[in-house]
Amino acid sequence: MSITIQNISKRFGNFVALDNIKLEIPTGELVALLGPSGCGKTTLLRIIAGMETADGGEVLFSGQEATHLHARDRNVGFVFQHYALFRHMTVFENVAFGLRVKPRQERPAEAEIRKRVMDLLGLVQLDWLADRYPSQLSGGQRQRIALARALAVEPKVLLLDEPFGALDTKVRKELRRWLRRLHDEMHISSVFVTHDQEEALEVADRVVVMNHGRIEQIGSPDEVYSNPASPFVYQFLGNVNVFHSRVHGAWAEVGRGEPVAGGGGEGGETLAFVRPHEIDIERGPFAGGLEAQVQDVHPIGPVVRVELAHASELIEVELTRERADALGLAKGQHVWLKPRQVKVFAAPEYQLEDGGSGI
Ligand SMILES: Nc1ncnc2c1ncn2[C@@H]1O[C@H](COP(=O)(O)OP(=O)(O)OP(=O)(O)O)[C@@H](O)[C@H]1O
Repeated sequence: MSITIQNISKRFGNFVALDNIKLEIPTGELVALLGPSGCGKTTLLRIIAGMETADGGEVLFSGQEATHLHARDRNVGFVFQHYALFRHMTVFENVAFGLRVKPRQERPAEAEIRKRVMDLLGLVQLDWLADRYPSQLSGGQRQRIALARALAVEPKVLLLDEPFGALDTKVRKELRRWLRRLHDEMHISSVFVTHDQEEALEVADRVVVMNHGRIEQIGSPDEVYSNPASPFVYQFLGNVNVFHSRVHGAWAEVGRGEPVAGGGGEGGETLAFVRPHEIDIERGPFAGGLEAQVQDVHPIGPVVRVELAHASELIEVELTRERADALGLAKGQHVWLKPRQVKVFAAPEYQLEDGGSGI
């Protein structure tokens, strides 16, 4: 089932939580709503689910107006961050719940309920836990049961609100892959809310980046990461160095000289955005190189993060271990930097919140 969001707006008192949101989610797509806390992700998800009413705009399912449909008539499965399992029911009964509360004419026979629940528990690979109670499960197991429960009523749309937020990194990663597989097997449309950019980039077909109740950018994970539409998206999706043309004249020129996408008013002050892994370091000076002093060198797994200072501002560079070893960097050394890729925005478009380097 496709989902169409047309000009959805929502206020809480004077506060604008959603400002004219437009979004088209084709059938079978897995979409991530990504953004900082309070940007309106959950409110949008709740409006799609029918758990919140919009002040204006429409929600359509497969082209059919659904704005005024009750949540239970929308054929939507919902999973929250905090496993909302019924504590007094076994795993089996939790998953069966949605089927048992159906009106009598729609309710499957007991044998059918049993089969469907056991099939779902098999799908989430937890059929051996059918007789346990939620308190006897790990966090990751509870979340998989919550998913099985949401899927039991065969929803056409699956909505997930930070489903893995409360779990540790390793379990989160496992569940992400598993969610992706499950989504593909069930042929449903899924929307999941996260503020974790890595999670969104890894799992989703498309990422919707939100900020202050608006959509900043919609695109594939690669599009939003490699070609951010705004300084906000640049900063939200990973670390980035921000260079002011005022302070870093040489580099702003390098930036303007590169085939960059995006603005940067001629003659005006600009901000050049460069990701840490898109900067080369040389030990000796070269044309266009920016001189900087090594402040710290941190090996982190396969990469080495180097902190450098230039004109009292911090620059972060990420090198492969091989490159860092070849350079033999040490604190206090003077080196020269060159960006491989720069994106320039006109400074008035964007005020840095901390006035610093953006890292
Ligand atoms: N029922 C409500 N009454 C008043 N304000 C609300 C209500 N629900 C949400 N808000 C406000 O609307 C804004 C958006 O909330 P929402 O929960 O959609 O954000 P979010 O992006 O999901 O944030 P988080 O990642 O922290 O969950 C927030 O500033 C929140 O305080």
